[in-house]
Amino acid sequence: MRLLIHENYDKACRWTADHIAKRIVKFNPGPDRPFVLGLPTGSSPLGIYSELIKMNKAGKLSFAHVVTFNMDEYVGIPDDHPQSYHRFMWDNFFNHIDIKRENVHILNGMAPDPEKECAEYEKTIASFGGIELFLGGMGPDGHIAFNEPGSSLTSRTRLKALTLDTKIANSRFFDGDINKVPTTALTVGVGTVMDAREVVIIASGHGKARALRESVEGGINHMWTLSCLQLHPKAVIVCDDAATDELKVGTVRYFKDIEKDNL
Ligand SMILES: N[C@@H]1[C@@H](O)[C@H](O)[C@@H](COP(=O)(O)O)O[C@@H]1O
Repeated sequence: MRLLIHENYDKACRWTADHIAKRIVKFNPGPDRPFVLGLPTGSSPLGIYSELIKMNKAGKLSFAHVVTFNMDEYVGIPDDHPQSYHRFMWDNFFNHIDIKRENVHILNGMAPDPEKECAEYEKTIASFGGIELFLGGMGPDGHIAFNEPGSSLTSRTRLKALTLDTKIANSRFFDGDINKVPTTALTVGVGTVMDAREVVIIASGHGKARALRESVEGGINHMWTLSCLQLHPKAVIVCDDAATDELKVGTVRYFKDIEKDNL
């Protein structure tokens, strides 16, 4: 696993957007060979989305042959709910780039049969030959997508109950009221993320410091599901200085030294 420590959030986002753009351009996608991109919601990817939008508007990057799969969606709130992940993605990213509507995939949190919805999502991903690059964030409890502590590290797309930590963290989008936060979500599994050819995680701020420490310095453990990345052949965590607050000085120096030419 690589750890790229940037001075601040803006630089981390610029590096990540640039990396994604280079991967798409190099892949040279076409109608019969799209680039398959996994995407997250949350505050962390917002700076990356705005950089990618700028590149798209400047004509440097096209999403015409990019197919996307989002990580997760709340259960029980409709697509047009202001806090649904559908709305989040269209408002903050898809409406501003040249992606084709039919190339966007987001789990349906209102599906009458959630199990079927999840199984079909996995089949659709497989029908595109799997995910080339999965971009993700991390929860303060070290979760990836909505794979809360205790999730199987080989899990596939399924229904999950949200933990108190996550409901408290996400209540900021629901008038600060944890009772308004949905209690369950559909989410890709840890195994679904691990199957991607590359995984890129963005982590920013002191609030992620404990999760970063457990994921990077701790052992592989289902209580910190992001630690699964230690087993991935091509995983990178991009973070800012503040997110490293709980890492050992030696760990920070080590990664800063080995990545000094890549920042
Ligand atoms: N399901 C999402 C995760 O995919 C995301 O990584 C996390 C962190 O969000 P933020 O970036 O806002 O801290 O929020 C939610 O729980």
